[in-house]
Amino acid sequence: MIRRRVRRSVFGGKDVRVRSVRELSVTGKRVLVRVDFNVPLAGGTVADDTRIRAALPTISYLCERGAVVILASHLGRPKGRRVEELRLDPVAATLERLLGRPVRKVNDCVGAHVEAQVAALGPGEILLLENVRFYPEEEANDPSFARALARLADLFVNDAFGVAHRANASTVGVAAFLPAAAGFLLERELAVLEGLLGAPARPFVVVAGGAKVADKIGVLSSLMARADALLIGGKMAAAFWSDSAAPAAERQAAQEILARAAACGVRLLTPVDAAGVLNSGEGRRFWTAGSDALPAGGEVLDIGPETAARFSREIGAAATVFWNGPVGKFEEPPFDAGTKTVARAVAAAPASVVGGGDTAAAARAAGVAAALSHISTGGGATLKFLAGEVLPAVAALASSAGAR
Ligand SMILES: Nc1ncnc2c1ncn2[C@@H]1O[C@H](COP(=O)(O)OP(=O)(O)O)[C@@H](O)[C@H]1O
Ligand SMILES: O=C(OP(=O)(O)O)[C@H](O)COP(=O)(O)O
Ligand SMILES: [Mg+2]
Repeated sequence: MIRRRVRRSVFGGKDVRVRSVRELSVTGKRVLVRVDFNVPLAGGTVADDTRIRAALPTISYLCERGAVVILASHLGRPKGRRVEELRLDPVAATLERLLGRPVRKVNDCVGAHVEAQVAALGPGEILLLENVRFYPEEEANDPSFARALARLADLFVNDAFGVAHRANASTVGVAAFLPAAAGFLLERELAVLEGLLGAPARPFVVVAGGAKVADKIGVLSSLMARADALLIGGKMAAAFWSDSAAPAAERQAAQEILARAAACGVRLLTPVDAAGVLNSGEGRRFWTAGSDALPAGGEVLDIGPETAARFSREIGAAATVFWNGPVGKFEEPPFDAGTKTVARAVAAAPASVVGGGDTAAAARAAGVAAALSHISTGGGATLKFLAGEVLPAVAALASSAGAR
């Protein structure tokens, strides 16, 4: 059997052989597809459908070939509990509209009730399982939960690039129990990211922001071996301030980054000013201040105008840019100002890659999506890939029973 070979040499990983969904005989088979439908929500509806659209080619392909399609995804971080606002019903509605096919939804992921629902499906029909992170066993990568998921299907297809850096039951565990393959999105992400960022034209500038600081700050240190400049905004920036209230581990990671930047000659830009809001008895007061003179009790919600101008200039000199993480709370104007400025500068670069569920949404909201070289569905996943780490979900496909 011919297997697709995803060369990882440029990124420091080993060659990884990953079978493609194209190589599976899917007609009449039950196929469990892990997708990343972790989309931004607003008022109970899907605020940005980039990740759902990105999974459509694999889903349509399987339906057209007469597979029974069972979709699994997480949404947010419910930490093993049932959280009403994080049910996948709004996602099912959006998927149904985009696909133009009915999508059934169950309120669980495993068990006799779900198995009965699957048994009732005909070829080309689609069932969306509930948020897999309602089960603590998902993030614990519990083998019994992975086996229970595997019982629903004959084959496993992973198309969830955005969560490929997590070794969970539905991304890694299940691949031990079923013949497994990569979906079109996962394949395309790996190929396009390697093509654009494998040997980037220089200067190569990385912009990092967002809210998942603990997850991402450690990766930046190893990523610096590849970048000429690193620009830090968003919640990430707080770890770099001298009187920072950030957790000790994040402040230590920031110190490592500072030391490594000096040692490798990487230009490191952290915010020189910030914007935010102060709530007092007299109401809300918007403020902008130098980062050495932040108002007491004021929450930082954006980079300031001077920082935005400096970031723009640095990005303007880049031949390649990778951006993950909005530099402010862009969902709440006026704190979208810094992110909009960064988005416009990134879009003007000769090669521009933007990654992350929220950064993709921010790029669309700024109206620059069409000018970007690539919008990746992965934020944390792309950072890890760029830092040279083998993504556990990709490794699991390579070593799955069916791939040998
Ligand atoms: N200074 C800030 N204060 C509060 N939230 C912030 C700030 N900067 C960025 N954010 C938030 O970060 C979130 C995105 O973070 P993250 O998930 O790490 O990015 P991505 O999904 O692009 O990988 C956004 O919802 C944005 O509001
Ligand atoms: O949204 C995601 O990542 P991202 O915020 O880095 O783009 C993925 O769905 C992974 O989610 P997680 O970081 O809660 O594991
Ligand atoms: Mg996110």
